[in-house]
Amino acid sequence: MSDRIVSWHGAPSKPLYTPPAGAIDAHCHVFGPMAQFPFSAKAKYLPEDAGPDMLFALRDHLGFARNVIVQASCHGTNNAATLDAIAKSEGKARGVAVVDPAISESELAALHEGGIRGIRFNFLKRLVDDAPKDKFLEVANRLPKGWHVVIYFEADILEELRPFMDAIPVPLVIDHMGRPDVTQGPDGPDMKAFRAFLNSRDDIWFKATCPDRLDPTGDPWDAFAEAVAPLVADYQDRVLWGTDWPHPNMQDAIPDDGHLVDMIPRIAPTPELQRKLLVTNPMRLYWPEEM
Ligand SMILES: O=C(O)/C=C(\CC(=O)C(=O)O)C(=O)O
Repeated sequence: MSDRIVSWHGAPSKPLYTPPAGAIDAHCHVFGPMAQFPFSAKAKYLPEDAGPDMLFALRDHLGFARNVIVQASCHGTNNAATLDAIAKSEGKARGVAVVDPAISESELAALHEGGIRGIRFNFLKRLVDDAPKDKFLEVANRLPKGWHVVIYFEADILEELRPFMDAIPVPLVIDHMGRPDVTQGPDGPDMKAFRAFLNSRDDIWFKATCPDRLDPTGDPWDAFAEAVAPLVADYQDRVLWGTDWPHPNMQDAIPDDGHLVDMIPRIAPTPELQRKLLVTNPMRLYWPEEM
């Protein structure tokens, strides 16, 4: 098992920025533990264990109150590790599942009971073998009430995916803004195309996440801050933030989670924006009954 990878920082710094009370890390994952929750036979990467204890310790270290745990591709469509982490969170986590599109109504209801509030469609070829749009649409049409669909894609297939995404009858949440080239700046072609997409429906949300993945200039990720701050300001009622811990596949450029948190005031400079980004918006999607 020597090829299991570590993609997270062993001792992340304490952020200088203090998140508001009730702040939510709305994009993170758990890996295993493998002995209890084996990885999928189709997994494209095989990580070391990064289970709920580690996630909750990081949450506290960074000054967050809750997590939204997104099922990572290495666990395929078996959501047991994600559900286990939610169950251990004492109400402080909810999640997004990846499902076999043939999932039954009773299995969907069980996921809801376990704290799941959305499903994720992943279109990254390096992470999944196939992404059947017709089957995805079918299951998107029979989700439990209040759920949404999370979509992960890269900027070059945004237009190709438009008819499919337009047909999804529930809110959409786009991972990492659909991976724009942030070095093009706030008015570059990728950001322009993403804005046009956001303007097409008022129930498209996005995650202003992953400077480490999107900004080749590296920490302190100035290109990301410059490109993303105007997007957060202009769509402030439908933007989420998350660490992306344990940073799947980032083993060659592992980010310091404290520095990721310190990006928040650079993309959301006012206390009002920070409250929306970290508290109000994720609460509306994941804990609406508390609003
Ligand atoms: O964690 C992310 O959002 C991004 C990932 C991993 C991923 O999505 C998955 O494994 O499901 C990536 O770009 O490798």
